[in-house]
Amino acid sequence: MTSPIFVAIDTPDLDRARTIASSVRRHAGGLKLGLEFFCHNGRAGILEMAELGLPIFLDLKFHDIPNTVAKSIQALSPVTPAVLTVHAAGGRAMMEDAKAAAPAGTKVVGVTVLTSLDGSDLDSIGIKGGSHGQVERLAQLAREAGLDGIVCSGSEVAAARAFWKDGYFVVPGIRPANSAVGDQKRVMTPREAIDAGASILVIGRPITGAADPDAALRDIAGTL
Ligand SMILES: O=C(O)c1cc(=O)[nH]c(=O)n1[C@@H]1O[C@H](COP(=O)(O)O)[C@@H](O)[C@H]1O
Repeated sequence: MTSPIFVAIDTPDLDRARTIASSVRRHAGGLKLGLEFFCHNGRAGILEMAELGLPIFLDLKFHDIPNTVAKSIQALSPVTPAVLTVHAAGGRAMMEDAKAAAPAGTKVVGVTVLTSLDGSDLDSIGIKGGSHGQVERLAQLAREAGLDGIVCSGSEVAAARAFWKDGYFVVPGIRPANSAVGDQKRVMTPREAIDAGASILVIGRPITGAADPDAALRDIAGTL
């Protein structure tokens, strides 16, 4: 069975990214490459990482006016990621145009509420009542806009899954028991997130920060 774990390779260093990816390639479901990697290595770096043969989740979290987002997605060509992120708070038209601009086989998912934010952070930007209501609202909007799914924390997946049965639910903020939380605030263990209905788990530092990333990945996979 293909692993649901995408390893977040957050580094600007192409050699280091390649070393980590080579270590985990036999047991990871895919590689997640984000802004830190992309800002330094661009499309060429993504294409090089894709040569390892694992699905690429390109996490650039687009959030701009619809025209700019659509043109930016087109400008990624010839990169054809398996998964691509936009911020659902960019609104319905932006998400519709993002989906239309993405390559046919690419899943476009909407980031709802970052897992680094808790209720008081949301309060400070004018979102009252915690993450649950906001995630549900943005999940509904992402679905109506024709996206494939959302990114949310493990604690909101079950509620979103209840009204979006075939949604593709990406869950970061994953922390095995006893591992450092760092800047994440809404965290869950891998097992809990899968049980709650996650389609894939995005896991970075608990794997990439280990002396043996593949062993850390296999330990986590063993809990699923
Ligand atoms: O879109 C994401 O992947 C994402 C959304 C979110 O709400 N929270 C979140 O942590 N992420 C990403 O997931 C990864 C988590 O990394 P670790 O905290 O090291 O496991 C990072 O690459 C983040 O950019």
